[in-house]
Amino acid sequence: MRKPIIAGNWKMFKTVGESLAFVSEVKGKAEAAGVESVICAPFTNLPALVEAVKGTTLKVGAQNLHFEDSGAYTGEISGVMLKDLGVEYVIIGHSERRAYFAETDETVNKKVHAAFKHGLTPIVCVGEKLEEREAGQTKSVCKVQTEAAFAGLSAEQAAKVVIAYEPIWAIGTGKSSTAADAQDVIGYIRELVAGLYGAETAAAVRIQYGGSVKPSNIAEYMQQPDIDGALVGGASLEPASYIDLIKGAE
Ligand SMILES: O=C(CO)COP(=O)(O)O
Repeated sequence: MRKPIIAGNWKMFKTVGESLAFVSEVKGKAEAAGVESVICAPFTNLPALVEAVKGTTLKVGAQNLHFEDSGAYTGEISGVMLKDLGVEYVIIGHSERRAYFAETDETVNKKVHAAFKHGLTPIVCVGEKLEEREAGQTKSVCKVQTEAAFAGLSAEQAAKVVIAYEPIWAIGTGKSSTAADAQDVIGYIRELVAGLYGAETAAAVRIQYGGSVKPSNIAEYMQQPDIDGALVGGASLEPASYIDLIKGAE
């Protein structure tokens, strides 16, 4: 059985103080039996968050990493550094990073390998733009991105990847994909993994939906057979909403 995973992607929001206030609000409340709850915060908040979530069921993730362990890469953070802090998850290849920071399928793949090298669980984002959707290219875009992200991974590693299917037109727009549409694409992504690694690995991989997920629609997604959780932006920022998302995923 796949354990559902709800991950908040805080993007470039919250100071250290705001992060700590959030944790003290949700502590003991953002818990649902059998649901993994993760907060992916800005780098600056990670040390304080890792400390603050000790003794709770909350887990902490970063939103990016560099694929090298160290080097002359001004402004970058490596997997070594994240592991050293006690971070457990890392978002890789979010569409905002692909669009604004020149992330490519190749760098995404290198980063996935770097995450595994340092014992971090990658949350790999894939998803189509509006014009690609309208051109009927949703599945072909997801195929290219998914297969590139998984290149060179062992079956054992592949089974641990969390994939987030985030149609770009649904991010921050309030226009969420219907649960049936999300299921259709996510079921297809699971078939792709089966094609690469076989049925057992495909059955183990967790695939989230992301894009305007809210407490009011989380249950519809969770009812779909292939959707194992959500990667949530805006609705993960407020304690009450985050708690409701976790409860709604149960
Ligand atoms: O990009 C997202 C999560 O990574 C989705 O953002 P919203 O939930 O704000 O649409």
